[in-house]
Amino acid sequence: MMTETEEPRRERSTEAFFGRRNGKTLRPLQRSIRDELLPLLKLDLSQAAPNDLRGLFTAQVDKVRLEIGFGGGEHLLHEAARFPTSGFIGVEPFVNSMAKLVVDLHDNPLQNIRLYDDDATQVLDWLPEASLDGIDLFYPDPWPKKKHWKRRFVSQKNLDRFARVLKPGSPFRFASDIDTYVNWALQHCREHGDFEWQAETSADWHTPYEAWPSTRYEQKAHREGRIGAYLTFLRR
Ligand SMILES: C[S@@+](CC[C@H](N)C(=O)[O-])C[C@H]1O[C@@H](n2cnc3c(N)ncnc32)[C@H](O)[C@@H]1O
Repeated sequence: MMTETEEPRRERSTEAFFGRRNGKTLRPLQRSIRDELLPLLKLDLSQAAPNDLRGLFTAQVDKVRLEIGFGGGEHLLHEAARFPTSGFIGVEPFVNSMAKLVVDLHDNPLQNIRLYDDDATQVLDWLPEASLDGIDLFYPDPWPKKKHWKRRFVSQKNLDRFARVLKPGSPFRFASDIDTYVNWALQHCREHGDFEWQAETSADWHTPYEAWPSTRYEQKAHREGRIGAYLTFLRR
Protein backbone atom coordinates (compact mmCIF):
# COMPACT_ATOMS: atom_id res chain seq x y z
CA MET A 1 0.00 0.00 0.00
CA MET A 2 1.30 3.48 -0.84
CA THR A 3 1.64 6.14 1.84
CA GLU A 4 0.66 9.73 1.09
CA THR A 5 4.24 10.80 0.47
CA GLU A 6 5.15 8.04 -1.91
CA GLU A 7 5.24 8.55 -5.66
CA PRO A 8 3.77 5.89 -7.91
CA ARG A 9 6.57 3.62 -9.09
CA ARG A 10 6.78 2.87 -12.76
CA GLU A 11 9.49 1.17 -14.71
CA ARG A 12 7.83 1.69 -18.02
CA SER A 13 4.98 4.15 -18.53
CA THR A 14 4.70 4.44 -22.28
CA GLU A 15 6.51 3.29 -25.36
CA ALA A 16 9.74 5.28 -25.02
CA PHE A 17 10.23 5.51 -21.29
CA PHE A 18 11.97 2.57 -19.70
CA GLY A 19 13.93 4.20 -16.90
CA ARG A 20 13.46 4.77 -13.21
CA ARG A 21 11.01 7.47 -12.20
CA ASN A 22 11.92 7.76 -8.54
CA GLY A 23 15.07 8.14 -6.49
CA LYS A 24 15.39 9.35 -2.91
CA THR A 25 12.26 10.57 -1.17
CA LEU A 26 11.88 14.29 -1.76
CA ARG A 27 12.61 16.58 1.18
CA PRO A 28 9.42 18.22 2.53
CA LEU A 29 10.35 21.72 1.31
CA GLN A 30 11.36 20.41 -2.10
CA ARG A 31 8.07 18.52 -2.32
CA SER A 32 5.94 21.49 -1.34
CA ILE A 33 7.68 23.81 -3.82
CA ARG A 34 7.30 21.16 -6.53
CA ASP A 35 3.61 20.64 -5.67
CA GLU A 36 2.93 24.36 -5.79
CA LEU A 37 4.92 25.33 -8.87
CA LEU A 38 4.91 22.34 -11.21
CA PRO A 39 1.15 22.50 -11.91
CA LEU A 40 1.63 26.11 -13.05
CA LEU A 41 4.51 25.27 -15.34
CA LYS A 42 3.41 21.88 -16.61
CA LEU A 43 1.96 21.57 -20.10
CA ASP A 44 -1.65 20.44 -20.07
CA LEU A 45 -1.80 17.79 -22.75
CA SER A 46 -5.52 17.24 -22.15
CA GLN A 47 -6.09 20.54 -23.97
CA ALA A 48 -5.30 20.91 -27.65
CA ALA A 49 -1.91 22.51 -28.25
CA PRO A 50 -2.09 26.15 -29.30
CA ASN A 51 -1.35 26.64 -33.00
CA ASP A 52 1.22 29.23 -32.01
CA LEU A 53 3.38 27.78 -29.23
CA ARG A 54 4.72 31.19 -28.28
CA GLY A 55 1.46 31.67 -26.35
CA LEU A 56 2.56 29.01 -23.85
CA PHE A 57 5.03 31.40 -22.23
CA THR A 58 4.56 34.48 -20.04
CA ALA A 59 7.69 35.96 -21.61
CA GLN A 60 7.43 37.42 -25.10
CA VAL A 61 9.26 34.79 -27.14
CA ASP A 62 9.96 34.45 -30.83
CA LYS A 63 11.19 30.84 -30.89
CA VAL A 64 10.33 27.63 -29.07
CA ARG A 65 12.77 24.80 -28.35
CA LEU A 66 12.44 21.41 -26.67
CA GLU A 67 14.94 19.62 -24.41
CA ILE A 68 14.25 15.92 -23.82
CA GLY A 69 15.53 14.33 -20.58
CA PHE A 70 17.13 17.43 -19.06
CA GLY A 71 18.41 15.55 -15.98
CA GLY A 72 19.99 18.07 -13.58
CA GLY A 73 18.70 20.90 -15.79
CA GLU A 74 22.15 22.49 -16.22
CA HIS A 75 21.73 23.04 -19.96
CA LEU A 76 18.03 23.95 -19.88
CA LEU A 77 18.52 26.69 -17.26
CA HIS A 78 21.66 27.96 -18.92
CA GLU A 79 20.01 28.24 -22.36
CA ALA A 80 16.81 29.76 -20.99
CA ALA A 81 18.87 32.48 -19.25
CA ARG A 82 21.02 32.99 -22.35
CA PHE A 83 18.04 33.30 -24.71
CA PRO A 84 15.29 35.14 -22.80
CA THR A 85 13.30 35.65 -26.02
CA SER A 86 13.15 31.92 -26.75
CA GLY A 87 10.67 29.65 -25.03
CA PHE A 88 11.91 26.28 -23.73
CA ILE A 89 9.91 23.13 -23.08
CA GLY A 90 11.82 20.82 -20.76
CA VAL A 91 10.77 17.19 -20.36
CA GLU A 92 12.00 14.92 -17.60
CA PRO A 93 10.14 11.92 -16.11
CA PHE A 94 12.58 11.34 -13.24
CA VAL A 95 10.77 12.80 -10.23
CA ASN A 96 13.87 13.97 -8.33
CA SER A 97 15.35 15.75 -11.36
CA MET A 98 12.08 17.53 -12.04
CA ALA A 99 11.80 18.57 -8.37
CA LYS A 100 15.37 19.93 -8.45
CA LEU A 101 14.61 22.01 -11.54
CA VAL A 102 11.36 23.36 -10.11
CA VAL A 103 13.18 24.41 -6.91
CA ASP A 104 15.89 26.09 -9.04
CA LEU A 105 13.15 27.98 -10.90
CA HIS A 106 11.50 28.92 -7.61
CA ASP A 107 14.81 30.41 -6.43
CA ASN A 108 15.67 32.04 -9.77
CA PRO A 109 12.45 32.50 -11.74
CA LEU A 110 12.48 32.46 -15.54
CA GLN A 111 9.39 33.27 -17.59
CA ASN A 112 10.40 31.29 -20.67
CA ILE A 113 10.29 27.70 -19.40
CA ARG A 114 7.42 25.18 -19.48
CA LEU A 115 7.77 21.63 -18.23
CA TYR A 116 6.44 18.13 -18.65
CA ASP A 117 7.17 15.29 -16.23
CA ASP A 118 6.59 12.16 -18.28
CA ASP A 119 7.57 10.56 -21.57
CA ALA A 120 8.67 13.08 -24.20
CA THR A 121 6.86 11.14 -26.93
CA GLN A 122 3.59 12.39 -25.39
CA VAL A 123 4.70 15.99 -25.87
CA LEU A 124 5.99 15.29 -29.36
CA ASP A 125 2.62 13.81 -30.37
CA TRP A 126 0.77 16.78 -28.84
CA LEU A 127 2.80 19.50 -30.55
CA PRO A 128 1.58 20.99 -33.84
CA GLU A 129 3.40 20.23 -37.06
CA ALA A 130 6.47 22.39 -37.79
CA SER A 131 6.16 24.23 -34.47
CA LEU A 132 9.64 23.85 -32.94
CA ASP A 133 12.88 25.72 -33.58
CA GLY A 134 15.06 23.00 -32.13
CA ILE A 135 15.20 19.71 -30.25
CA ASP A 136 18.01 18.84 -27.83
CA LEU A 137 18.63 15.26 -26.70
CA PHE A 138 21.80 15.16 -24.63
CA TYR A 139 23.18 11.96 -23.19
CA PRO A 140 19.96 9.97 -23.52
CA ASP A 141 19.90 6.73 -21.54
CA PRO A 142 22.57 4.74 -23.41
CA TRP A 143 21.22 1.19 -23.23
CA PRO A 144 24.69 -0.18 -24.04
CA LYS A 145 23.70 -3.86 -24.22
CA LYS A 146 22.79 -4.87 -27.74
CA LYS A 147 19.60 -6.60 -26.63
CA HIS A 148 18.40 -3.23 -25.23
CA TRP A 149 19.32 -1.05 -28.20
CA LYS A 150 15.69 -1.02 -29.30
CA ARG A 151 14.89 0.96 -26.13
CA ARG A 152 17.05 3.86 -27.24
CA PHE A 153 15.21 7.13 -27.70
CA VAL A 154 16.62 7.59 -31.19
CA SER A 155 14.50 5.36 -33.39
CA GLN A 156 12.85 5.72 -36.77
CA LYS A 157 9.53 6.29 -35.01
CA ASN A 158 10.91 9.10 -32.84
CA LEU A 159 12.75 10.62 -35.80
CA ASP A 160 9.36 10.69 -37.59
CA ARG A 161 8.06 12.59 -34.56
CA PHE A 162 11.01 15.00 -34.65
CA ALA A 163 10.58 15.51 -38.40
CA ARG A 164 6.89 16.31 -37.93
CA VAL A 165 7.32 18.95 -35.23
CA LEU A 166 10.56 20.63 -36.31
CA LYS A 167 10.43 23.62 -38.63
CA PRO A 168 12.42 23.04 -41.83
CA GLY A 169 16.07 23.98 -41.29
CA SER A 170 15.86 23.61 -37.49
CA PRO A 171 18.41 21.56 -35.55
CA PHE A 172 18.12 18.28 -33.72
CA ARG A 173 21.17 18.20 -31.42
CA PHE A 174 22.37 14.95 -29.92
CA ALA A 175 25.23 14.15 -27.56
CA SER A 176 26.47 10.81 -26.27
CA ASP A 177 29.60 9.31 -24.78
CA ILE A 178 28.72 5.81 -26.00
CA ASP A 179 30.31 5.01 -29.37
CA THR A 180 27.65 2.52 -30.36
CA TYR A 181 24.93 5.11 -29.67
CA VAL A 182 26.76 7.79 -31.69
CA ASN A 183 26.98 5.40 -34.64
CA TRP A 184 23.38 4.37 -34.04
CA ALA A 185 22.19 8.01 -34.18
CA LEU A 186 24.21 8.74 -37.33
CA GLN A 187 22.90 5.63 -39.04
CA HIS A 188 19.29 6.21 -38.03
CA CYS A 189 19.34 9.83 -39.18
CA ARG A 190 20.99 8.86 -42.47
CA GLU A 191 18.41 6.13 -43.08
CA HIS A 192 15.54 8.38 -42.09
CA GLY A 193 16.24 10.87 -44.85
CA ASP A 194 14.69 14.02 -43.31
CA PHE A 195 17.85 14.97 -41.41
CA GLU A 196 21.14 16.28 -42.66
CA TRP A 197 24.19 15.89 -40.44
CA GLN A 198 26.13 19.13 -40.02
CA ALA A 199 29.82 18.32 -39.69
CA GLU A 200 32.70 19.71 -41.65
CA THR A 201 35.24 17.21 -40.34
CA SER A 202 35.26 14.30 -37.90
CA ALA A 203 36.99 16.68 -35.39
CA ASP A 204 33.63 18.46 -35.18
CA TRP A 205 32.22 15.47 -33.34
CA HIS A 206 34.17 16.37 -30.26
CA THR A 207 33.68 20.13 -30.41
CA PRO A 208 30.99 21.03 -27.87
CA TYR A 209 28.13 23.28 -28.87
CA GLU A 210 28.59 27.03 -28.56
CA ALA A 211 28.56 28.13 -24.88
CA TRP A 212 28.07 24.52 -23.79
CA PRO A 213 27.70 24.44 -19.98
CA SER A 214 28.19 20.66 -19.79
CA THR A 215 25.80 18.46 -17.84
CA ARG A 216 25.97 16.26 -14.79
CA TYR A 217 25.92 13.10 -16.85
CA GLU A 218 28.71 14.40 -19.10
CA GLN A 219 30.88 15.28 -16.08
CA LYS A 220 30.51 11.73 -14.82
CA ALA A 221 31.43 10.35 -18.26
CA HIS A 222 34.55 12.55 -18.30
CA ARG A 223 35.57 11.36 -14.84
CA GLU A 224 35.25 7.80 -16.11
CA GLY A 225 37.39 8.60 -19.17
CA ARG A 226 34.69 8.78 -21.85
CA ILE A 227 34.40 11.82 -24.07
CA GLY A 228 31.22 13.00 -25.68
CA ALA A 229 30.36 13.36 -29.33
CA TYR A 230 28.12 16.27 -30.30
CA LEU A 231 26.06 15.80 -33.44
CA THR A 232 23.81 18.36 -35.07
CA PHE A 233 21.27 17.32 -37.70
CA LEU A 234 19.17 19.82 -39.59
CA ARG A 235 15.58 19.06 -40.52
CA ARG A 236 15.58 19.26 -44.32
C1 LIG B 1 21.52 9.72 -18.86
S1 LIG B 1 20.37 10.91 -18.34
C2 LIG B 1 21.04 12.43 -19.00
C3 LIG B 1 20.46 13.65 -18.37
C4 LIG B 1 20.98 14.99 -18.91
N1 LIG B 1 20.58 15.21 -20.28
C5 LIG B 1 22.47 15.10 -18.75
O1 LIG B 1 23.17 15.16 -19.78
O2 LIG B 1 22.95 15.14 -17.60
C6 LIG B 1 18.98 10.62 -19.42
C7 LIG B 1 17.71 11.30 -18.96
O3 LIG B 1 16.66 11.05 -19.90
C8 LIG B 1 15.46 10.87 -19.19
N2 LIG B 1 14.53 10.11 -20.06
C9 LIG B 1 14.57 8.78 -20.31
N3 LIG B 1 13.56 8.44 -21.14
C10 LIG B 1 12.87 9.58 -21.41
C11 LIG B 1 11.72 9.87 -22.17
N4 LIG B 1 11.07 8.91 -22.84
N5 LIG B 1 11.28 11.14 -22.22
C12 LIG B 1 11.94 12.12 -21.55
N6 LIG B 1 13.05 11.91 -20.82
C13 LIG B 1 13.50 10.66 -20.74
C14 LIG B 1 15.88 10.13 -17.94
O4 LIG B 1 14.95 10.29 -16.88
C15 LIG B 1 17.21 10.78 -17.62
O5 LIG B 1 17.09 11.87 -16.75
